[in-house]
Amino acid sequence: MGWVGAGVLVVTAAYFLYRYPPRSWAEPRSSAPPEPNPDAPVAAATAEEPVQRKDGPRDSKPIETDEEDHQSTPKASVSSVPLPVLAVPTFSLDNGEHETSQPAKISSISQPMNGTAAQLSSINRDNEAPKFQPPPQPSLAPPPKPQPSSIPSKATTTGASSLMPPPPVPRLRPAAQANRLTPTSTLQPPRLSGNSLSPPPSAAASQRGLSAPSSGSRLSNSTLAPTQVSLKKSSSSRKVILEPGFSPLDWAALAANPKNKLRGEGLPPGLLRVTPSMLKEQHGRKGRDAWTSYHGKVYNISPYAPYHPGGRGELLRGAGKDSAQLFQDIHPWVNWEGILGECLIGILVSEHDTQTEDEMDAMD
Ligand code: HEM
Repeated sequence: MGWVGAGVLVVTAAYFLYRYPPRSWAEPRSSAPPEPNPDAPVAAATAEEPVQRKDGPRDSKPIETDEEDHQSTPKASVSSVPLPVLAVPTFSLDNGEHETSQPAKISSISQPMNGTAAQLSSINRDNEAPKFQPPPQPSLAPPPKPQPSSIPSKATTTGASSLMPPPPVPRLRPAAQANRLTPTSTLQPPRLSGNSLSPPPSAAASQRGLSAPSSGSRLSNSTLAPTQVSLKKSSSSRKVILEPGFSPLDWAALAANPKNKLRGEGLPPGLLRVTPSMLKEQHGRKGRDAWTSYHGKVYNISPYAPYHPGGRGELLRGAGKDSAQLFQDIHPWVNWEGILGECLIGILVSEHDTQTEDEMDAMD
């Protein structure tokens, strides 16, 4: 902060030196030091008309007198301007109004003569502005916006005398911008807060809002969502590590060879008519094969047990009964028939249904 203050002082001194050339020092200005900013434009104006200064009163407000000398009627309104002008820069937030209001005033006032007056008033504003917020002015003002303010200022400069335009125009822009920027800079914290506020509601909030209810927790949604997914994956993956030689490819190779008799030993070559009681007896324990039914067909799942990615125990949950529901709940995408086609034993029939070889052949 100390450096900032020092910088402010240096900038202010440079500004005064620029506005008050040594020759102007010869002219007595006792009241200038306390309020150099309002006088500064006057000094610029006096560069053109030093004589009038000598003639006019040399008090703290020579500007108005000079303006009156130059311009006929509307100048009175200009002289009245400084009061609101002074009031405005004190409140940095009103700068936007200044910009809008300035061109309006200029347009309302007669262009050529009052152009200088308006310019002077704007200069006063500008000069006052650095008082309030000098540090941001030199650094921020020049680069960002010369154009937007240039339109009204240009009109004023064209109307102004020759010497006036060059110095004030650059001053005007930076100053007006300084007023703008300083409020913006002062507003930036709120703006940042606004940014911080805006993203949540606008972009992120929509997705988070959707994900949050789904997740149903208060924690940060972004972190929660992946965590849940990972947990779901870990919990849902119930695959087992198969023994070597029992991969799906090994099973495919085994099933491709009909000599392996995957249906089981001691079964007739044709399809059997399997009743629910018969199916129930094939539970996979006590040396019996595990049979299961699926969509009206009965399969021997014992040969597939060591190849089942979900493990033997999971597969045998369907032993001795219908597995359609279990299968559908866990992995409906699996091609049952493609894997267990060679394990087909027969068809599931009711208990009282009599089976004959002819009927079975007819079904084939
Ligand atoms: C009937 C009761 C069955 C149960 C309870 C069962 C259970 C399971 C389970 C828990 C998994 C692991 C799923 C995963 O980690 O993603 C699995 C995977 C698998 N099961 Fe079964 N299963 C059964 C029947 C079958 C049958 C009859 C077949 C063959 C026709 C079969 C073929 C598979 C295959 C190929 C996978 C791997 C799926 C994949 O990698 O996406 N399962 N099973």
